[in-house]
Amino acid sequence: MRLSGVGYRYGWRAPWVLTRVDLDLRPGGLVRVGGYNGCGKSTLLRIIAGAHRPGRGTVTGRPGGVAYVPGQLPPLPFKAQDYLRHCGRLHGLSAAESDERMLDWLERFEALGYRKHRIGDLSRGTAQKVAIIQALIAQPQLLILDEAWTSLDSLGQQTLDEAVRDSVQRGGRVVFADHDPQRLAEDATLYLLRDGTLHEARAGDFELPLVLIDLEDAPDPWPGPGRGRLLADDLLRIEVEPDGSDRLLREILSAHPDIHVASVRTVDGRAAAPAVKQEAEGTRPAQRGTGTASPPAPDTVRAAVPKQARRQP
Ligand SMILES: Nc1ncnc2c1ncn2[C@@H]1O[C@H](COP(=O)(O)OP(=O)(O)OP(=O)(O)O)[C@@H](O)[C@H]1O
Repeated sequence: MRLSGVGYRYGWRAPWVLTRVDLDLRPGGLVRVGGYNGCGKSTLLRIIAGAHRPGRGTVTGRPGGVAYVPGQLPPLPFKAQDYLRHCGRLHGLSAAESDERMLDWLERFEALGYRKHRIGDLSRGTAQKVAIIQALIAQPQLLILDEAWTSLDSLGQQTLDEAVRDSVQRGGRVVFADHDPQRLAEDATLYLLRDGTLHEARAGDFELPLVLIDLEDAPDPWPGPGRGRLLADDLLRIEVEPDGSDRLLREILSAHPDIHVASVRTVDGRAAAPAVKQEAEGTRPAQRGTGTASPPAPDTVRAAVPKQARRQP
C-alpha cells in the first residue's frame, strides 16, 4: 500500500493539515507516526483507513481487511457482545466464528465479565478494550491504532502490544500513534509528522520535553490533566506536555487557591520517562507519609512561586 503526495484540509478555505505525505506500508510492516498535538496524526491515520479521501495525491493498494481503532468509542447503547458480534459479521465472519473470537479476546483483555454491559455504561478503559476487540476480531491485513493504548490498564497495554506483534508476524500492516515514547520502539519504523509531511525518525525523537509542576496540598490521585505522582507526604509532581502546562498553571492559580505551586521545570522527556513508565505499571515511587523524595531531575527551573506570595488573595 502506498501514499503518494497526499494532502488534506478540512474544507476549501481551511489550511492544509497534510501537505505532502509519501509512505509505503508493506506486509509485515509496523509504522509509528508521532508529532505534537494537532500536527495531523489522526487525520493521516483516517486517510490510511479510508475514512477520509485525500484532497490531493493518491492512496493505492489498500488491502481488503482494514480495521481502525479510534482513541475513544462513542457511548453506544448496545451490549458489548452484541456490538462485537455485529462487527464480526460485518467483517464476514460466521456467527460461531465471531462469538469464538470475541470470547477469546474478551478473556485475554480480562473483560469477559463486561460482555453483557452496554458500551455507554462501561468505564473508559473497558470501552476501549471493546473498541480494540472489534478491530482484532477480523484479523485485519491493515490495522490502524490511534492512541488506542491511552485508557488501558497495564495488562490491556501488554495484550495490545502482543496483538500488534502477532498481526505483524502474520504479515499484516499496522500503523499507530501513541503517547508512550517506548511503545513497540524496537519493532517499528518511526516517522514524525511535521509541517504536514512525514520525516524519518529515531526512538529518541519521540521523547518530547515535559513540564514538571510540583504542587503542595494537591489532591491525590490527581484528576488531571497530566500525570500525577507523589514525591513526598504533601508534594505531588504533575508531568504535562509543554502545550498544556500554561493552561493548567493558570487554572490552578485562579481556581484552586488552596493548592501551592512549589516549582515549575522543563525536562527532556528522556529524563522523566522511567517515572512515567513506573506509573503506567501502577506503582508509585513513594507513598504518602514515607517522606521519600525522588532524586532531583537534571532539569531547568523555569519558575518557583513563593508559598507566602501564592497564598495572598
Ligand atoms: N473534523 C475536523 N474539522 C476541522 N478541522 C479539524 C477536524 N479534525 C481535525 N481538525 C484540525 O486538523 C488539525 C490536525 O488534527 P488531528 O486531530 O489530525 O491532529 P493530531 O496530531 O492527531 O492531534 P492530537 O495529538 O491532539 O490527537 C488540527 O488543527 C485540528 O484542529
